[in-house]
Amino acid sequence: MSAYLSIEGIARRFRTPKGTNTVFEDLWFAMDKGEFACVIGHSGCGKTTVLNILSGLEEPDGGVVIMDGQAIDGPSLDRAVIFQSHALLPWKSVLGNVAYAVASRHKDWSREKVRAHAERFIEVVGLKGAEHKRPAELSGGMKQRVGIARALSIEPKMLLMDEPFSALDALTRGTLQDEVRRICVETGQTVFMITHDVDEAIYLADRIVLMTNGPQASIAEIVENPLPRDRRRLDLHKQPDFYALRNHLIDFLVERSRVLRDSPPAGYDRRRPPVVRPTLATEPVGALSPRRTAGG
Ligand SMILES: Nc1ncnc2c1ncn2[C@@H]1O[C@H](COP(=O)(O)OP(=O)(O)OP(=O)(O)O)[C@@H](O)[C@H]1O
Repeated sequence: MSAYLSIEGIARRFRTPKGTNTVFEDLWFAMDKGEFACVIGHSGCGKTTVLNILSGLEEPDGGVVIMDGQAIDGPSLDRAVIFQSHALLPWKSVLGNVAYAVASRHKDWSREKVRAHAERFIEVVGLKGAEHKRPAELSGGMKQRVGIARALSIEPKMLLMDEPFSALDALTRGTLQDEVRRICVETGQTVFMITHDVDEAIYLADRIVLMTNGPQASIAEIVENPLPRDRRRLDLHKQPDFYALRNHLIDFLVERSRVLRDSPPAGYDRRRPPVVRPTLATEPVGALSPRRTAGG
């Protein structure tokens, strides 16, 4: 069976006054339908550039991305993007913002049908009762909920998220992580998400893509999440494999992300980066700092 999303040898180069900045080249990665993938890597390695190429906002300088059998050649409502800051239309209400997206997706729907559909997704993200508020009247967390409702309401083939929770306070972030995970599991949503937060990746992702430092970044490893699918955020640390996975990711960020770009392991194949599944049985559980993130 072919992959639902297939990143095939993409490259991105920027001309700078000092010459060419090759962010990455010959990058390969594939995803199944319904899968949740998180990308982790240090600042500047090219995570957002990959996401922009998946969204169709940027074109690769080489290679191609195939989504559900079709090459991506520009933005499409098949792929919804949620950014750190939520570009809402300030003059429209919560309902207006979501309904605008729904109406763009379903141009043949009646006003009533668009409204009912938008209201359903506003309820899903816990904003029932706030339909008529405008963005200026909402907290950061509520605005992000509107962005999530808007993205989900168009029922995209792929949800692309660029650090969607990083600007939120810890409590709101946790609640929204719970909701996004619940919705994605229930609906079988395919998700590609960038995060700097190791614990967020462990909670949300089925697989975690580790990118080496840039320039000329590559995918060092693909890490399979060994935790059970019905995991709960507040109990994660009680899972037997939690610290093995966490330490593996932190060890990558602290040490191996630097080394692996220049000295890939023997037999490294860009098309098939090593796949690892850290568990208690495979990883020594060390005592690294419990809250280190990719940013520092
Ligand atoms: N439009 C552009 N023109 C020139 N260089 C760019 C442009 N966009 C990105 N870059 C460069 O590409 C590299 C990768 O940037 P990108 O934003 O994808 O990294 P990132 O991994 O998402 O970083 P962060 O975690 O800080 O968001 C950086 O060196 C950046 O300076």
